[in-house]
Amino acid sequence: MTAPSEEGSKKKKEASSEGNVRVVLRVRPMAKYELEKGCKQVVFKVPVADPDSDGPEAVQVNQPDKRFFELDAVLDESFSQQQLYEKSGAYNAISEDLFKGFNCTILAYGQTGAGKTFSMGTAAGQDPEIKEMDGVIPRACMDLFVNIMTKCDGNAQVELSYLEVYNEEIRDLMTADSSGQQLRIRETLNGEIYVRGLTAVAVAGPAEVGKLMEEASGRRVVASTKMNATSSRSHAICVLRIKGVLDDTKFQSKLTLVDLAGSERMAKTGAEGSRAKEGISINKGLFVLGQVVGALAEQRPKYKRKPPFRDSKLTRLLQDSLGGNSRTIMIACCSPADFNTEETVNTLRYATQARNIKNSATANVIKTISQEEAMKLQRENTLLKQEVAELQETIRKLTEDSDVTPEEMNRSMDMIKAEQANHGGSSDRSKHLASIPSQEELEPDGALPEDDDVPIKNMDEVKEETTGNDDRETTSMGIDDVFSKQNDDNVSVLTDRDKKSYSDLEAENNALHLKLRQAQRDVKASVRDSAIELPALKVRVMMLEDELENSHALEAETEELQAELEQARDDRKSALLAARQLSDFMEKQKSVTGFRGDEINKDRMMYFNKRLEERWVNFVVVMLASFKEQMRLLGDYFEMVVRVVESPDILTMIRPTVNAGAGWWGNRNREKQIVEEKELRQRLLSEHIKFFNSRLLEVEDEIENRSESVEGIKDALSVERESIEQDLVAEQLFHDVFSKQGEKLLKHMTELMTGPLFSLPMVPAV
Ligand SMILES: Nc1ncnc2c1ncn2[C@@H]1O[C@H](COP(=O)(O)OP(=O)(O)OP(=O)(O)O)[C@@H](O)[C@H]1O
Repeated sequence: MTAPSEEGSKKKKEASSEGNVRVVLRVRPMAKYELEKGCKQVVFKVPVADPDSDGPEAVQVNQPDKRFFELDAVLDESFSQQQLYEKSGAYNAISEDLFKGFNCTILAYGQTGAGKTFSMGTAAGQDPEIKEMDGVIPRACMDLFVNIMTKCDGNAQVELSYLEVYNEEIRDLMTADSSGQQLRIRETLNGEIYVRGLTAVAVAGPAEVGKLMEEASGRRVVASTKMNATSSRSHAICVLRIKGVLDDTKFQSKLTLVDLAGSERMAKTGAEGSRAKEGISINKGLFVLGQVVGALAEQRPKYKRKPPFRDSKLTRLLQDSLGGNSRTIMIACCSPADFNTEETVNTLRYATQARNIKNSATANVIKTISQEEAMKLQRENTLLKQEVAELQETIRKLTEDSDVTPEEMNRSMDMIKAEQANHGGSSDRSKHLASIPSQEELEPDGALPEDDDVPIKNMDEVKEETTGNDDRETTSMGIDDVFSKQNDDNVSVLTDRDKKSYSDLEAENNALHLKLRQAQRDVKASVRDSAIELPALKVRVMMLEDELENSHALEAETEELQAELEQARDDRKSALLAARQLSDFMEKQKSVTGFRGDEINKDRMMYFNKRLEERWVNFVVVMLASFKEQMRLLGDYFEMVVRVVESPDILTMIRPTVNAGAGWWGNRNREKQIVEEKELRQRLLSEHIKFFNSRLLEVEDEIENRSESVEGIKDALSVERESIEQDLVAEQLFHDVFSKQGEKLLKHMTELMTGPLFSLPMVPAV
């Protein structure tokens, strides 16, 4: 094999481009059912300063809060189908990119009834004129053929395939009855996805495409739901493969047009029974598509994950359109009504995420070659053939000489893989070995199964691929025939053998390269297998020997341990016994002496005595207070007696005695005498009262003095009592701590005696 020349790689660089998926939003007018429901419009295009600029543009959704989304272009109902075709980038893709050898994908996404089929269109029919309402597909077909005529002078061939994914099954829409057909998804060595066994029909013009697509669209599963009278129940993928020559350069490209089934909510669409089942599988495909978009759009390296392309047929088929070798346009469709806000916001989230997906499209172009180049190719061809033959011989020898059975080989491989898995398998070599497929992993035809990451095609497939579909009944003229015809002119001076067409030679060389690669892999695998097998077996034997030795040693060790265990059990028993006795003794000591219990009792006695004294003093105080009260009462009483004595009633009482035996004069003297007596008596009484009062004051003073001294005694006693109380609390604390320490000590001693091996708690944890 020859390494690509510097110039070649430069060319290759020029012929590849990295770009993001272009996402445009199409907002359809209000639907009849939305108008009937009295829905409000909540989706509005944000006005742009320059409508001719190439985006980005924004849309605002007014419900529940105002939200803005940025897309490459926003087309509301005022935009026509032609404007959609142009602003989406479809026009450029068809008239420019395809002819430069770039694969292009245009896909419509959105809620059911959002206008995907309307935007994509189905087929132009056989009408040569494009009508106003025609969508992207008929316009693309028309432009494709117009450009073939104008750019390539008709020097290009187109093949049409059309399939639908319905209930996770691929159905060929180009044949009337595709039931029973096993259509499987495959991947070529350069990562291109194709469906094996899918019909591809050579088409010569838009009318032919229109007719075939019309028939094919009629085979699509469509049903009426609450939200769309003609709801597409499947994902439809239409592929147009183009091979042609433009300015001495052969190009080969693929236009993929996808009309996805609408994402739907069962409750809203009223789907039941088989409709509901369809809905589930539609949503599954779209759900995985969402995950793929999410994974591809993730820009934070920490969160990057492998896109789950293989989780649904739809995503597997779109693998090279999303993040692969394709220029991709996504038309996100939505309703303007508040009834569908949730779905619209979902579509917009999806769409804005998809804008982050980076595709790396490579132009599939080859410069047509000169006679000299053809000769060079032929020489390379011969060398390659020799190399392949040699390698095949090596393989034959390796397999014949080897007496290792395939089962043994597989077992050895499994072992190595398991070994690598156990040890992390981080070395390049181990990773490489782990990737070698086992015999069972290979399909009967030798190709890798669908789910394998590195697909290897068998030779038949390669041939089939490189020589086109000539054996298909439906192919009226193989694309490669045209290439052969065209290159005949270039190689006309070569010998008979050399007269082989360029495309044949190229195909043969490609096939040889692949064969060589396959053979090299086989040789490497055989050599590696033989090299791996012996060391693996040796390792296994050594491991078994080690295991045996280890098991003997283990046996002896177990016996020893058993004996030790018995001994330890005995020790534990006696330790437990001792600990229990010690514990009982300590408990007894505690209850008898209470640790410092005597002093505490003495203090307690003192305390109680003092409290008694205190109570007695209190009693005296109360008694004194009572005396005082008595004295006060006495005073009151005495005062009352005085008042009685002084009262005029007393005078009245003594008058009869004064009146007896007295005349007029006598009476006058008697009265005088009474007055004198009265004065005398009053004087005497007041003298007594004075004396009584002074005595009373003396007694009160005395009592007051005594009370004060009793209060003093009382205070002194309570101070003394408080200090005894504090002492008692401290004593108690000390006693508690001491007891706890004692218990801890006891526990520690128990543990020491019973040993750490049997640390059963003997005393409750403190
Ligand atoms: N831009 C538009 N202008 C006028 N009518 C439109 C527009 N978009 C959609 N419609 C109409 O809305 C209805 C639903 O559209 P369409 O069938 O394209 O939806 P869909 O997204 O393909 O739905 P489903 O996923 O259920 O197949 C059709 O009657 C269609 O004619």
